Amino acid sequence: MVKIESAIILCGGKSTRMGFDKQNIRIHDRPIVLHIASQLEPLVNEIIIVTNTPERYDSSGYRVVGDVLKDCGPIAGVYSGLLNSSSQFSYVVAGDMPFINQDYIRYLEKILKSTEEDLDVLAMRRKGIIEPFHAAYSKSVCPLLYEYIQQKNYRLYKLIESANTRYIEEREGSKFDITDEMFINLNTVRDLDDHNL
Ligand SMILES: Nc1nc2c(ncn2[C@@H]2O[C@H](COP(=O)(O)OP(=O)(O)OP(=O)(O)O)[C@@H](O)[C@H]2O)c(=O)[nH]1
Repeated sequence: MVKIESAIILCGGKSTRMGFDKQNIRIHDRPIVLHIASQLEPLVNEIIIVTNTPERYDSSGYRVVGDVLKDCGPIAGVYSGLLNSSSQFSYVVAGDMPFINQDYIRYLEKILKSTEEDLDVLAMRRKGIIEPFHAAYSKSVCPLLYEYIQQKNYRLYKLIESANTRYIEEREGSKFDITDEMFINLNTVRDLDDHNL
């Protein structure tokens, strides 16, 4: 039976648009990454934080790994997370996306359990746009990720297009109360204000 037993949180970016390191954002009085992790914790056996400032999470109790390939952006974070994951499938989220929808993760797992095919990725496609986060990735996609990074082809959505991907279309997602909230990511101070954070 295929389960999503690991979750990967990426937080190795430059935060240029925010003007300060996004890992310093606090929600409910704790760092944003730990806020995200606490929502994922009831669903998975393992949480992996991919960061280039590991000392920050020394006492978090979570697994902390660095990028094996540096300065390539989120695609390299996904690659490092999957290489280090103990599970076939991992749920991948960005460290600036504070809203986790547990029902959605359970739904992805249901799809995995009922699909005969060997999938590489389960990803939401909204208005034709592929969402690379809040997606489940299999370790089977690692060779393709490596190839993309080596070719300096850093666009995750392109990789998802060429992998064996099961798309969750917007209408399908809406059945499970999946709202736009899940895909909010915090890039600017304005985003923080807009969401009262
Ligand atoms: N591990 C890892 N995560 C990354 C890397 N680049 C971006 N991320 C993460 O991927 C998510 C999306 O990143 P972006 O907001 O597009 O990039 P950013 O560098 O954080 O911010 P900007 O400089 O404003 O573009 C965030 O959670 C980042 O922390 C990287 O090189 N390694």
